[in-house]
Amino acid sequence: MLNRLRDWLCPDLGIDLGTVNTRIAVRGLGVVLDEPTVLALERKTRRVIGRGAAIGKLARQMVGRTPDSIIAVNPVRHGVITDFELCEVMLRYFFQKASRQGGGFRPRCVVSVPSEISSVEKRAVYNSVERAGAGRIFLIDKARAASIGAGLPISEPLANMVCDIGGGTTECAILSLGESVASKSIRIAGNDMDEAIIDYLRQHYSLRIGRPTAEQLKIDIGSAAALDTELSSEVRGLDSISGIPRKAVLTSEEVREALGECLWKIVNCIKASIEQCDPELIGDLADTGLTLTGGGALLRNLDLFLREQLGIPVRLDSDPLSTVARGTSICLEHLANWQQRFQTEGAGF
Ligand SMILES: Nc1ncnc2c1ncn2[C@@H]1O[C@H](COP(=O)(O)OP(=O)(O)OP(=O)(O)O)[C@@H](O)[C@H]1O
Repeated sequence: MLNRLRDWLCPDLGIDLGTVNTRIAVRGLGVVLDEPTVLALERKTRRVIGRGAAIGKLARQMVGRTPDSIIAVNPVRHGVITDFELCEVMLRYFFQKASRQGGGFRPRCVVSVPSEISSVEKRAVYNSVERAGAGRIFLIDKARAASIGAGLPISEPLANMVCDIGGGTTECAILSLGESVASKSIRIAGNDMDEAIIDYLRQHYSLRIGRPTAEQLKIDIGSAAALDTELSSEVRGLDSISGIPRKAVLTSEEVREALGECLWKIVNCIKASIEQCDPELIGDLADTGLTLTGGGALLRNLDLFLREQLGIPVRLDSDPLSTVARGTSICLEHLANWQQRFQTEGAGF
């Protein structure tokens, strides 16, 4: 009875604390919050503007458009917390939005983290989530959460490979019999693709553009392999020689060239995790293939490109942006059975 009241007043939460976006799932309800991982602050006082409400979507609208007195801060970089205080403020705000929280109860939380972060970095996630209002906290590797969210049969004696390409990290893992048998994580992902487009325009067009414009170009005309009909887009920026605003037309072939280095690093990350694997399991991958998750996996023709480079089937999850959060939510439903597999304070780090 008390447990049911507790569940009603304060449901368990699954959290994907991402570099670009934070998603929260409530046990039994799925993903209920999807907000950018950003806060807008008054520069002098470092107080969140809008009476503490300029967090997430509202703050994101301000990125690159703020006057000097206001700054937009992202408290997570490459999946690692870089500003503990702000991360705690942001999470407390998101918890309140995501659940009704009452009766003095604190929600149990399953939180996804990159696989190759240090124990100090894991503790930072643990402490921030705890101070934001969580009760018991369980950490799970992002790639494992992604494989669960994508519905891969990871408990079977068969290799299943997943690659989550987010904004700040690419996480690749091969799982069999419920355990990770190989994994590799690199701090290259969607944000680095945006930076590569910024560099390309600076070098080839002497044009300076901001991060949001670069991201939009990537989404609008970016691709990893040739398109049936190539695309183009007009881009506005600042001429770095004359110092006045100017337009240029960028093609999808040019964006592909700009993204080349990032894409090869991702291919090498996937190959490195395959190389760690037993040959028997590598054989399975010819059938089970690779499942792509994370926002970066939405790049056009990435599945085609990876299929060509790796020689195995590649499929994109049906809703790659929310796969990890869905995975944490499934973990909540099986918390009693699975909790010894999660990392908890004192046990896993
Ligand atoms: N259609 C698209 N094409 C290419 N990239 C996209 C597309 N949609 C979103 N992205 C990119 O996906 C990234 C965000 O993905 P996601 O929300 O999974 O990352 P995250 O969880 O915040 O990051 P991380 O897991 O690395 O900490 C951004 O870089 C964004 O530009």
